Amino acid sequence: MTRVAVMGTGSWGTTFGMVLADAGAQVTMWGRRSVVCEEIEKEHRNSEYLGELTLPDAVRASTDPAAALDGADIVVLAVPSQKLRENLAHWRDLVPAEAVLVSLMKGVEHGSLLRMSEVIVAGLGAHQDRVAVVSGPNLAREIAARQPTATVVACPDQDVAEHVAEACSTGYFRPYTNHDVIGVELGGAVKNVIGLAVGIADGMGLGDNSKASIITRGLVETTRLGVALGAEPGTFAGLAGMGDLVATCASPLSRNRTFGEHLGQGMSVEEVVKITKQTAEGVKSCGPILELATAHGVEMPIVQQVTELIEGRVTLDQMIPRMFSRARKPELQ
Ligand SMILES: NC(=O)C1=CN([C@@H]2O[C@H](COP(=O)(O)OP(=O)(O)OC[C@H]3O[C@@H](n4cnc5c(N)ncnc54)[C@H](O)[C@@H]3O)[C@@H](O)[C@H]2O)C=CC1
Ligand SMILES: O=C(CO)COP(=O)(O)O
Repeated sequence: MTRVAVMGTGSWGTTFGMVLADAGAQVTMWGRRSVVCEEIEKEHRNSEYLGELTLPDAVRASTDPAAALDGADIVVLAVPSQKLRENLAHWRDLVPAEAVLVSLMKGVEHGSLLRMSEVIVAGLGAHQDRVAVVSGPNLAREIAARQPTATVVACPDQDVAEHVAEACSTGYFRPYTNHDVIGVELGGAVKNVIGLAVGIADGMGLGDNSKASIITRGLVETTRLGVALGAEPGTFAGLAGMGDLVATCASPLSRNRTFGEHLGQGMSVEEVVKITKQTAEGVKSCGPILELATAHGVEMPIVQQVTELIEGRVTLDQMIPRMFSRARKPELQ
């Protein structure tokens, strides 16, 4: 039986643990807070993140990283992106040498501008062929209800991608494999920022034409950045690109879209942070993504306006006109 450690007991880590257990794995989750781990261990629930959902018996939990990582064939990383590196430093000596490392995270690190798989390679001293990424239209609450969805497992080594895909394949969770790690990771990280923009438009009372324009042009600028960084354009038309973007921008469950909606209704960033309990990665990753784009000479006008709003350099009233009154240009450029 495959043994999996899931590091992080938030909504996606716990839900993915359920998927792995449904697919036949023995799962031990690591969490920071004993109250959450004890509830998973004794009552098979994680009520703070997943309400009344009953987790399979094969999902266990511990606050001791050594207990979770001991003998793991697969190690899944599911903490907030900006907190990954400091956690890896504690786990480095406990991760089994042959284990496959899987990132569920959708962010770009402050300062280094590294994608999460790159942080894992650097933080654990692992070869990139051991690191896979899972990303797609995967709103945790829907998957927790075992509603069907598809996803992408990306790894440079296709045998590793296939191994991870097999480990998480169920009747409701359908993984496709891909070798384009850069494209799959950027699709997930940038869609959070586009989700913020769509939420802002929603909050301002703008309609579906405005939102469709932001979504479509958002995918164009995501693809532009991805191609400049070595990704394949086709990845952005797939599940980890358009698929995830559509799910996030359409769903009231999306934390990023909801965060943006509050901003669009006139709340300040600080006010929204106070009422947001879960991770809205786009808020922290928009700056690093814009820095990456600038470093590679890539124009990302939507990411730029969202970043400037979050960082207090433009007002809500200025933001949308700035997006829509830029110099005209051919669509296919
Ligand atoms: N929730 C979702 O629907 C999906 C989330 N993701 C991605 O998965 C990643 C994790 O997100 P969620 O589980 O949804 O977040 P969450 O906000 O539900 O949970 C975050 C977890 O990390 C823990 N945590 C917070 N600060 C920490 C620290 N300094 N060190 C260690 N642990 C810490 C929290 O206690 C919590 O257990 C994010 O990158 C997110 O973008 C990807 C797909 C779907
Ligand atoms: O990544 C997600 C769905 O695939 C979840 O989006 P949010 O983090 O905006 O909730």
